[in-house]
Amino acid sequence: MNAENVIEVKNVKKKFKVYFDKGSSLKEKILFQNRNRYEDRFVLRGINFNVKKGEAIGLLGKNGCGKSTTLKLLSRIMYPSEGTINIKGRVSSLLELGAGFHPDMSGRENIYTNASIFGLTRKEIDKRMDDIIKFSELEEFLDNPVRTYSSGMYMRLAFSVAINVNADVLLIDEILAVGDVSFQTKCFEKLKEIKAKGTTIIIVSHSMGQIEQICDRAIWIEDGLIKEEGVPKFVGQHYLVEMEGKRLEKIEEEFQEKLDEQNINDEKENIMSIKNVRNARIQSFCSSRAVRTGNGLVNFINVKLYNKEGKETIVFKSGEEITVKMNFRSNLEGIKSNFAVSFSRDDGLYCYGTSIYKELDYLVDIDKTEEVTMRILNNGLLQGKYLLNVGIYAEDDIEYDVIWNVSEIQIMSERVDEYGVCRLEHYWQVDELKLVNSIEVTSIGE
Ligand SMILES: Nc1ncnc2c1ncn2[C@@H]1O[C@H](COP(=O)(O)OP(=O)(O)OP(=O)(O)O)[C@@H](O)[C@H]1O
Repeated sequence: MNAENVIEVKNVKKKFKVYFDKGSSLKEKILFQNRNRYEDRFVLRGINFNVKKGEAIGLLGKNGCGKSTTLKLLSRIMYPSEGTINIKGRVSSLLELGAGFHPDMSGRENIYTNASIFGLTRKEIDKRMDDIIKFSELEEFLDNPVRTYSSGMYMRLAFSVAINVNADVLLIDEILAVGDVSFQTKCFEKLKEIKAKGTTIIIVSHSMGQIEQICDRAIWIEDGLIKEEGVPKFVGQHYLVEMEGKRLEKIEEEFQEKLDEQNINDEKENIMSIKNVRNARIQSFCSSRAVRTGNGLVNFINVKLYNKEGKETIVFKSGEEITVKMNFRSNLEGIKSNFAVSFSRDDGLYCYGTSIYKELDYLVDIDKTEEVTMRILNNGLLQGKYLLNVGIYAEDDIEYDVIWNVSEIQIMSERVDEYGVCRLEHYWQVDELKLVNSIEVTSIGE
């Protein structure tokens, strides 16, 4: 083992046996008793990392990627299927809430059993008892059985023991989340303190804030392998961007499925009367949050969004082109109308709005027009969820048809260095001071 390392994880793989269903009723169990089939599922597929003394490492990754399994392997609750793990010194851990506690024993008795699991003798525990109790702030509950404790109280007790056993390596799994705000802050301060004293810490957390606060390095696990390792702020940003990308991919998939369904329904409707088609379509293109007002003399019959490639979608990149196509029908002849389009953020903040009349002093002759299109060449919206609003108005501003929230759109961005609602096109300029005087002074001195 390299002298400066406290932990060395080499090509560690971990597989679990996953049994196929044997049936739940007695009949099924008898019928399928030979069905003792299982498959080996690799949760970790070969991970390698080293940790130096006093380093704090944050493990991150989506649910089920193998973070807790890694901690359990480090704490020797389980063993790798392949590969090796070497750890120097005493390991203390806070893995599952209440693990290592006996529910019928008092808090005080549990301190003895729990601390002895971490290798302390009774004498050593007696010496630290006051510190453990003081840190947990559970003085008045200490002689009650721990089954009467809340999850936060469990955590207080477990944390107080784990940090008072003079461990060289401390492993913490997503447990600090159940503490109240003041105790969480106290725990973080304590972690920083014991880290400064040279304890090595490995922490699993879904809170990037927690990882950035105390970790020197983050390790992102995906599909049982290390995807990225490095400065917590950057690894965290890449991880969050990828998670958001996956969420939006799913939204886009669901939208396309809904579109296919809608097309099938539209085909069926084509054999119905034209009036019915109109009524059905009026409802189907609006989001579930749509709010519609107006006298209905002219009505939208479809509002669709397209990307630059001409694909109908609701997911766009920040800065990408967005095309809004509006179809309508009039119940009267000879009507001229104004068309308005606007965007609000999901929380209701109005972002941008305009109309063809205000911008071009032009009214659309409804009898002669089939479709009105607005092309946004460069949407300046930052990452987030936005709502599209559309309206058809008479020349005197009377509302024919106004639909707020007609579509919900998602804007995605890989940039994490901008804040607010929209991008303001800009550039930076830095003019350096001309240090003429100081040069002159130097030359006089010479
Ligand atoms: N004893 C076990 N037997 C079978 N499968 C297991 C066992 N322990 C864990 N797994 C599986 O291993 C995978 C990784 O689990 P693990 O608890 O390490 O994930 P995690 O990254 O900590 O997830 P989370 O963020 O949800 O806590 C999961 O698919 C889980 O179902």
